[in-house]
Amino acid sequence: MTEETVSGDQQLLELRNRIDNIDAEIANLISERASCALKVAKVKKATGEDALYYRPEREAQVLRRAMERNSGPLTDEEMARLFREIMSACLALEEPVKVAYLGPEGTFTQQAALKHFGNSAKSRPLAVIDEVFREVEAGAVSYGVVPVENSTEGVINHTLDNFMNSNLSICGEVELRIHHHLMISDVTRPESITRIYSHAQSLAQCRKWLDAHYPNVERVAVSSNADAAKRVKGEWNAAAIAGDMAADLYGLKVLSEKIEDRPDNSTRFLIIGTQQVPESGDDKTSLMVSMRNEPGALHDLLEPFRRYGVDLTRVETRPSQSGNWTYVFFIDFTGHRDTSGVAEALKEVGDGASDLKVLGSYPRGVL
Ligand SMILES: C=C(O[C@@H]1C=C(C(=O)O)C=C[C@H]1O)C(=O)O
Repeated sequence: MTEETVSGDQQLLELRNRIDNIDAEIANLISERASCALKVAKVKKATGEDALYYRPEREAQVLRRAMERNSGPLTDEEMARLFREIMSACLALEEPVKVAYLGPEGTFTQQAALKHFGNSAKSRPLAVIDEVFREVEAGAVSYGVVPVENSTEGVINHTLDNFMNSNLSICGEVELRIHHHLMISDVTRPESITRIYSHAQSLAQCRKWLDAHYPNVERVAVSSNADAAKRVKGEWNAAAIAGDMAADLYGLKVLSEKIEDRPDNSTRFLIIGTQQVPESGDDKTSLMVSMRNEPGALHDLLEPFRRYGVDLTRVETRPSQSGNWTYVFFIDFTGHRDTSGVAEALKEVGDGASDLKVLGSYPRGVL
């Protein structure tokens, strides 16, 4: 053994000893944190009625703080992800949060649910967006996760339309970078692919890539990417477009990676529930407004936002369900409904509209 390897081994030993000691300290601190979370649960219970264990505004603040105080070498996102899991486990001690998401297992919505609530949440896949709304309304789960807009393909109409007949609020948002892969099963012959399955949104997000690489292959839209992945099992002439989770779940092989047309392709998901979330310090608000159908009405309606300096981040129009050629506007802006300025603007907009419903004020997505 050379002198160098001896000192290398010695160094490794010392470093590993240090890591062992640090781990013991971290474990003690995590246990102490968990005990505090349990005490918080007791205090919440003592305050009575409908004790809300999960507090989106508090969790957002904890994650933001984890990022702010981070000085490396881990990235801010990695540090926040670790705290995300610690909080998820602490919250599960109070009561595991029950979440429904647009399934089946392996969808991007499941990934979004995990990203938002962590791995200690109890999550349940449901087949359609309407069902996610219904299960939360019925109280079978506390929260639901549904997609609302994609940066390449735009709004998910079905989610917006559900708010027209629902009393649920938006309690949070989460954004996910969406990477699509072309995947095959072990019986697929790559040179014989004649059919590609995926959700219509994903086919659209990979349109140019498909035109360039598989111009003559049939594109079959199915109910989810996970469903596409499932179908490919056992089909020698088919491939699927889906994400990592679906590839893992169904044991498929990735033939081409990251085939989305836009590298910044991302989807925004909403957390729906029955809770009104207090201010977190960096919040957004979503509204649903209908108004009389007259020239200039939208301009007049939005005017108070400009006057109070409220920054609109999105305006979507959907046909109203109450009559032909009447519309409902979905508006998002920066700020909380209780913040001064916002509260006044909302009052004035409400006075000018035929109907206004605040769908929720919620922390801006942290991760
Ligand atoms: C501990 C609390 O309850 C839950 C757990 C949290 C945590 O572990 O930090 C934060 C917010 C709540 O979702 C709390 O409200 O402070």
